[in-house]
Amino acid sequence: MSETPSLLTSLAPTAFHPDSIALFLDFDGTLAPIAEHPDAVAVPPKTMKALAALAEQVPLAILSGRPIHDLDRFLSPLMLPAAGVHGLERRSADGTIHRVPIADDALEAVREALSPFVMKNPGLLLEHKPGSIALHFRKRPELAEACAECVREATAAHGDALTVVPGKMVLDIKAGAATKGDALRAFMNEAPFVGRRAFFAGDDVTDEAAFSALQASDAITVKIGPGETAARYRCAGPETFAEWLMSLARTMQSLERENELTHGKSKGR
Ligand SMILES: O=P(O)(O)OC[C@H]1O[C@H](O[C@H]2O[C@H](CO)[C@@H](O)[C@H](O)[C@H]2O)[C@H](O)[C@@H](O)[C@@H]1O
Repeated sequence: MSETPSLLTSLAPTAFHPDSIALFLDFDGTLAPIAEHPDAVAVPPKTMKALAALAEQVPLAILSGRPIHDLDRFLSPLMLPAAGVHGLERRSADGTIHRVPIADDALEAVREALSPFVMKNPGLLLEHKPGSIALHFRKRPELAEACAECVREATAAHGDALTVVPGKMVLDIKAGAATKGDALRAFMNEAPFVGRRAFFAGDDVTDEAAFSALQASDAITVKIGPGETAARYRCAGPETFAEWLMSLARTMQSLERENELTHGKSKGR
């Protein structure tokens, strides 16, 4: 299998222009380094600075397995267009909220079935999200197979009502079948994203749906960290990616200044 080319050495930030690109960024493992507990994450100050600058220059949306309200909390004071819970909810650039309708009964039954297993095994964690439950085993990696078995049993009776999405030390049990790829396509049909070249960076299995959704286009897809991927480029980790975002923001700012000098005005996104 051929090696995925490096984002840093293959694509200089100068190759991007604010008038033609749309940025889509995953959250955990891409913007926020992985932490022991879902609540313990923090977006490094330089990443926040780069995001704030880029959001002024180009259409930018977050695509995450987290609920949008969590993203807003971790990215405060920024409130960006975002897709949460792997595509189940979406906030457009104009603030409109879109939710995929879901049946909560199956999810509730799974919650009840998983709770005793989690109580019996300290270190396991059930994260409750709108339309999804995530079973985390980062603190008990030796229980990975037992968790998978428990989730298989708990979801078996619910057929297509639920989808199990494996991630980094987590099994996300989600109502319905929406994906980040669906959310990305929806953004690309709306202002201010429509007609632009998509750039999407993500680190996890769930990001592969968006990488695949973009395969047929001229999109730039970037896998953050190691692992099999359908992405076209790779970046070593969130630290390196933050540096790259910062240099992209600087490039965009200097293009904007040039534009102001030439045309005497700012685009004022
Ligand atoms: O799509 P993402 O933005 O990458 O979100 C995927 C899941 O991220 C969170 O879990 C992951 O990050 C935690 C904090 O670093 C880590 O402890 C956990 O092991 C990871 O799986 C989040 O808690 C999930 O809800 C998201 O689905």
